[in-house]
Amino acid sequence: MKNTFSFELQKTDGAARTGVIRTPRGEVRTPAFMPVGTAATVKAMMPESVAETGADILLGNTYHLMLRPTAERIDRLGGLHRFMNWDRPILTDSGGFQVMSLSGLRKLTEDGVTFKSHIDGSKHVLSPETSMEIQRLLGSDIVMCFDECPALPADKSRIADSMRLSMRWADRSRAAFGDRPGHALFGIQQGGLEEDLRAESAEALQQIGFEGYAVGGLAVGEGQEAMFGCLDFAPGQLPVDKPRYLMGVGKPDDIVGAVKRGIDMMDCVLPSRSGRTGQVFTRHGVVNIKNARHADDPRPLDDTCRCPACRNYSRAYLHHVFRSQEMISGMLLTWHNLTYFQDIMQGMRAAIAAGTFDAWEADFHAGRAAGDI
Ligand SMILES: CCCSCc1cc(N)cc2c(=O)[nH]c(N)nc12
Repeated sequence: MKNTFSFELQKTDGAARTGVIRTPRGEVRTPAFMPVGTAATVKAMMPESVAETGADILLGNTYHLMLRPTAERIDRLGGLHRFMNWDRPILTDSGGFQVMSLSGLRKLTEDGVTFKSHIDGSKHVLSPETSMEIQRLLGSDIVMCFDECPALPADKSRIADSMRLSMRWADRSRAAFGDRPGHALFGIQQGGLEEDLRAESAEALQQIGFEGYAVGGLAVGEGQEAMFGCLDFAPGQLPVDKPRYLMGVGKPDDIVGAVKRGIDMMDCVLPSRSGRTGQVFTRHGVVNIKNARHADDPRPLDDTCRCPACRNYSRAYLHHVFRSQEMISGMLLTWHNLTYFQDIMQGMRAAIAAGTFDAWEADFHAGRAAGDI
């Protein structure tokens, strides 16, 4: 494999598109869903099981790994891929978003963010420069710029100031990233739901130049309608020949709507987190396995699903092990949810390639309306 990073746009169907990201650690078929491996593990999953679901790439978290076990220790042990036994591509977030959502006693200045660890209260600093160094030590293939993501709703002047700070941080991230063949730095568009601010952000990022571009600042409480309204224009403001990554999204219908509007990559904790709380995503909608009505049900969750939970176990069994708080419950339901999310992505990739995305989308929504779950 050449020591290069590239993106090939392949087919389009409306605003939806397929492509492939080529990295020294393998290819990522787009549109792609990226499971979140926050603390060097996709919770309740072995890496080989994550690969079996169809994931080409997973996410790591700068914020969590810098606090524990530290990026320096992971570097000494051979980097994040070796550490977690995942030899395919890894994308790491830059940490600022998690600081604002997880840590206490934080102070944001032009330089960066000082904060106290949510684990032991120790004091830390994150800046464009330190975030790039941490992500370099981790060895991630796709590095995210250090940015600030304002909570919505917020007034336009606050969103504008925050976006312009993130653009200055994007410039510093680019400078600190340096020349790293085979690795990519993605810029993150900000600007809330404001078309003019998002255009300003997109222009600023393109002036700097990145290997990919994320739509940040969404999935922060604005709701699906507002998010789709923003996605009706934001992806189109970004370069057509580079990957477009929508951060932190989402539920299955969010994902379908985002791909329909030109998004190539997404990530969300939902399938894994829900697997641990008994929420099961199926083509007919969500099954809450803890519901008593499943106690005697001999049927699988979904008789068309290829995952071990659906091939080998009844709803009655899954209900039992969830209620009994057995570890196998989180393992099987997470495995199912991740498989279902990957099968949605594969279905969309095939439909876009065939020019039948609209029909696929109609079938997707009809299946969820069918009920009887
Ligand atoms: C591992 C989690 C990755 S996505 C986290 C995330 C989620 C959402 N919703 C928005 C943002 C954002 O604007 N910037 C950054 N860096 N991250 C964001």
